[in-house]
Amino acid sequence: MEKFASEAEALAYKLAEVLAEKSGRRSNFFKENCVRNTCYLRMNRYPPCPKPSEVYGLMPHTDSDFLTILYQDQVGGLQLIKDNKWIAVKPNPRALIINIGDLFQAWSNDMYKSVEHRVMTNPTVERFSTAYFLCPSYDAVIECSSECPAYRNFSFREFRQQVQEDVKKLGFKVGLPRFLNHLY
Ligand SMILES: O=C(O)CCC(=O)C(=O)O
Ligand SMILES: [Fe+2]
Repeated sequence: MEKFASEAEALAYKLAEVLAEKSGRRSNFFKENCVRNTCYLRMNRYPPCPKPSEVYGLMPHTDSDFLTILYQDQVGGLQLIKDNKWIAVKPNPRALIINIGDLFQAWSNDMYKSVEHRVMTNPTVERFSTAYFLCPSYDAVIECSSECPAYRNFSFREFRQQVQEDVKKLGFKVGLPRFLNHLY
């Protein structure tokens, strides 16, 4: 698991740098602003569920980070939204899944999209996945790249607090729309 974490970490930085360069941003931003104590690894276990059409393994959501590196086993169940339809992400033992998170979407001024995804349950088989989340320090400021920024500047701390507050008060994450420029 430690090996997975350190390789996922190195890959996440590399990918973030390449994506930053493609969007015309400074690629060393991640090295300067991401820290080990906010990045994390999540091991997900989805027990078999007798009512798969009624119970999600994981509710539809976007990830609250820069970038996620995900490994899923052979069971399947991960789906993402494309053109308003849920598409299954076919398991491939030789591939990792890379998800853009909310912070990268804001930082790239919507050039990259934090895709909504969910996990369906399986009636008979247990499923496992492991995800590495690349996150900045709580004080890091997420600043839109454009002269016409879609989002106001916000710190990772502020973003997390807003997400937690929304989940507590409303029962769901509002996420990036809270930080849209025209709303404040
Ligand atoms: O289990 C999966 O395939 C997805 C996990 C996930 O989306 C997450 O941990 O945020
Ligand atoms: Fe996720």
